[in-house]
Amino acid sequence: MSGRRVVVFPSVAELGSSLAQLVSSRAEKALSAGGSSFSLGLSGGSLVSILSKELPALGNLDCSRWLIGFCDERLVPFSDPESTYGLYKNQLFEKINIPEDRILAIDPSLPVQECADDYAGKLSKAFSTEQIPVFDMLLLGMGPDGHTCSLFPDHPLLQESQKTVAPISDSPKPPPQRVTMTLPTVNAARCVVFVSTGGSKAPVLKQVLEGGEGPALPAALVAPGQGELFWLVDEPAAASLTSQVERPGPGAKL
Ligand SMILES: O=C1O[C@H](COP(=O)(O)O)[C@@H](O)[C@H](O)[C@H]1O
Repeated sequence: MSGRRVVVFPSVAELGSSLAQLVSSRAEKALSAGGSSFSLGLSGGSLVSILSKELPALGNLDCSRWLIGFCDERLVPFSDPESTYGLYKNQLFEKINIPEDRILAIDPSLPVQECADDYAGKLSKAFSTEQIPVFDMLLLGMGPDGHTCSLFPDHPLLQESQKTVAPISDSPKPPPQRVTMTLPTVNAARCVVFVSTGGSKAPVLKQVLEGGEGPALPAALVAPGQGELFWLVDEPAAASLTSQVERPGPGAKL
């Protein structure tokens, strides 16, 4: 890991705008380095509205060579308000020029185990590898219990070391059936960005970033071996932190 950066913003709006610039800059980097695509893994929850507002606001974004995956997904029809793909489709994908065949989504008609295998197969094909797919960038959220993707505290999936994607049928946060990237896949990425906002996240953010009693929470197990790790947080979420953080001035590039 090339060092963790914890960056605190005065507001969600400023955080969102910097996040969009960071995504755009890593896309440019991936594509100008001779790559044929920029692979981006999306999470659900609060990230959906932030990205859906801030990415189109960049104005001149060319997403025609982006490849979109999902860090986790809830096993519900795309028309269900809990479907992460469904939300992005309605709020973001219609506003940017991302070709539909470059969006790797689950097949929600399948039973959960088959759905995970099918999604793992899609990643494998898109990345032309039977090994772990290496995403250029993954965007992650963190729940107030410290979960990230659909990797929950004390769950056996935290020990998964072989599969790239796994099913979960007993998610403590509804809906219970989901499909998730595993820790080896998350930690193989070139750049991982957590986004955490709001005062309800302050205690868990402190525990994840500064340590606490008991086993490490899922979000604390994210440490990309070769990649960058960013934590973009707002002031309320950062309220309990005592470790060193960055507070960039307006418009500063990350
Ligand atoms: O259930 C989920 O929750 C996490 C965290 O969401 P947030 O709203 O607290 O940011 C999210 O990252 C994940 O994709 C989702 O399935």
